[in-house]
Amino acid sequence: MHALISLFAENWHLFRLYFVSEERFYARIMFFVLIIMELMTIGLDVLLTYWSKNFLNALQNYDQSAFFHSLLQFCFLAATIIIISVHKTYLSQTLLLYWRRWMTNDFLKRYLDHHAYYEMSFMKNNRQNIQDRNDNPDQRISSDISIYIISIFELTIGLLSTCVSLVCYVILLWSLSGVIKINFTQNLSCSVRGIMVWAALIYAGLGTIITNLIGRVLFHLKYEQEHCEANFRYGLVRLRDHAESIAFYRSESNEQTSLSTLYLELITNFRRIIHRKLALNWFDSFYTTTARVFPYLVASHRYFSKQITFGHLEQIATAFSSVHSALSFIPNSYETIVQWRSATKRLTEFEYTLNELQLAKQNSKIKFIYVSNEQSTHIENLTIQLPLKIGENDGQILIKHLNLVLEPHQAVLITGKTGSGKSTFLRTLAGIWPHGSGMITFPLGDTVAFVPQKAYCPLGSLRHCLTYPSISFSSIEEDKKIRNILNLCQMKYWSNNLDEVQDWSRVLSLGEQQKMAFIRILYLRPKWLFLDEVTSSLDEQAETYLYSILMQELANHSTIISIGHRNNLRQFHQLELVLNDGNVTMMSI
Ligand SMILES: Nc1ncnc2c1ncn2[C@@H]1O[C@H](COP(=O)(O)OP(=O)(O)OP(=O)(O)O)[C@@H](O)[C@H]1O
Repeated sequence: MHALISLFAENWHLFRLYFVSEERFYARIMFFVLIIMELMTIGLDVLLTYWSKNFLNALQNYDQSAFFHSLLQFCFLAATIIIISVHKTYLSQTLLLYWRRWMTNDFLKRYLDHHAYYEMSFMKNNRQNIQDRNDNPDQRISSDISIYIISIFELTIGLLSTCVSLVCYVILLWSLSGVIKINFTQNLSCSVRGIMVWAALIYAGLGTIITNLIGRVLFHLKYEQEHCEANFRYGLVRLRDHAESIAFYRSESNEQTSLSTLYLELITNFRRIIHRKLALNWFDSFYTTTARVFPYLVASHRYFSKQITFGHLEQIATAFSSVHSALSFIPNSYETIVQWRSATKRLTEFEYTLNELQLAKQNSKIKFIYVSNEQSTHIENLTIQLPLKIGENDGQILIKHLNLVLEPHQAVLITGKTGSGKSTFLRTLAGIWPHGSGMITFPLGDTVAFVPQKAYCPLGSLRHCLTYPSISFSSIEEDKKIRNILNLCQMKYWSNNLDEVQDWSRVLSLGEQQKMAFIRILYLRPKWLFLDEVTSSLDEQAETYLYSILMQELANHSTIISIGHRNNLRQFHQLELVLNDGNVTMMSI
């Protein structure tokens, strides 16, 4: 019971997101109109049962004028039904489209905000505790949102129309059922009103209970299936992304083994679903097939005793089947309910993780302050830790109580042995590492650029890659500027390919990608520049050349903080910051 209440609470939260958003006006109108159309459809269906009764009676009585009159009525009913049904489909698809667009944007925004996507990539995927899962956020955004919206829409409209049609048809069926007298002995008998309604209730009630008993395990299996599918897909994407490394290592058999393991999990779970569905289908086929003759069986006594006409019998059968299908809403929608529950769970977990990360960011003890009329960057009492492991109270310390002032136009080199925390120091200054404490004050309004060791090539043209994250459009001046910088960075041979679209991370060599990072810097000209081993793939000559160009162009404009291992970098910096077992020593070069 508790699980059911929390499922509905979670679902209500997800459902209302769109209907209280900035698009709520159109969303509510569309939803309201769809409900009206659904109600009209039910009303027309009830009218059709009366029409059908009159039509069949006209045939049975060889009454030609009543027959043509019925046909005329049918034309009017059919036209109304067609108009409503076509527009209902169009409107519901439009609503689903807008709903999905809004919800995808909303989740995407929260995923990208506060670097949640980055933090999430480090979070543990605890396989024992399903509640803690936050795997494959991409699938949750691309597929689960769509599944959720379609299934909740179908279920909400379906449930509403079920309730209304149940009331309409129960009234109709009750009035058609008449009174049946059951004789137990010669002296003992009883009259039962609405026998067809009771029969439908018992039939559908039993159907729902048995379907739920057989199918409830499907909820969990469906959730597992989504998880396995996403893991397998991610495994294939990794294979594509790391194709070159895998080819060099000739580790295809390793990859085959790990992909086969993922695929086996997927297949095993799918087999369980198939087996469970087999049992469910057995029962479902039996249940729906017998439902066709069941009303005739119950009402046949009155027909053969000539209490009702053939048209009347047919109307009873139609009303029974409508009451029965309304009461069988759960067994009939079982597949959709399974999808809805699984998608609700996956989206709720995702949202929970996003909120948790946002909260962690807000509660981080590393505070950032941006001050106007300030020239320097102040780092006060900064301690950087590793994230807490399970059972730990304090994370391992990388940097202890650092106080540092970075002056304008200074060039500082950060060194230290591997794993001493150099990159993590830059991550902290970039605001993407929340573990630790202290205060960092930046001058307000200054442009800041952090450049990672592995240059990122976005999808698109070479121009887009070279100017990322700025956006550049082709113009004579702009092209001249980019070509000049290409020339300066010894990449002139790419000058004529600015608008060529390629997967540039595969085309450019690692060294060229690092040169591309320099091109971006010279294009952007940031006031504060943090470089994390940005020349590690270049030979010493190229490294020295690029740093000399950087200093020539930016020494009087920017503060440059570099991480690097090679000695030839020392000549371009005035200060060295050495990280050693949590302590930081500063010396001039
Ligand atoms: N998300 C994380 N969770 C746990 N430990 C981490 C995480 N990121 C980094 N570390 C650990 O923090 C330590 C410092 O890493 P960092 O990348 O800052 O080292 P580095 O000094 O830049 O090393 P290198 O010179 O090899 O680039 C390493 O021991 C690393 O394993």
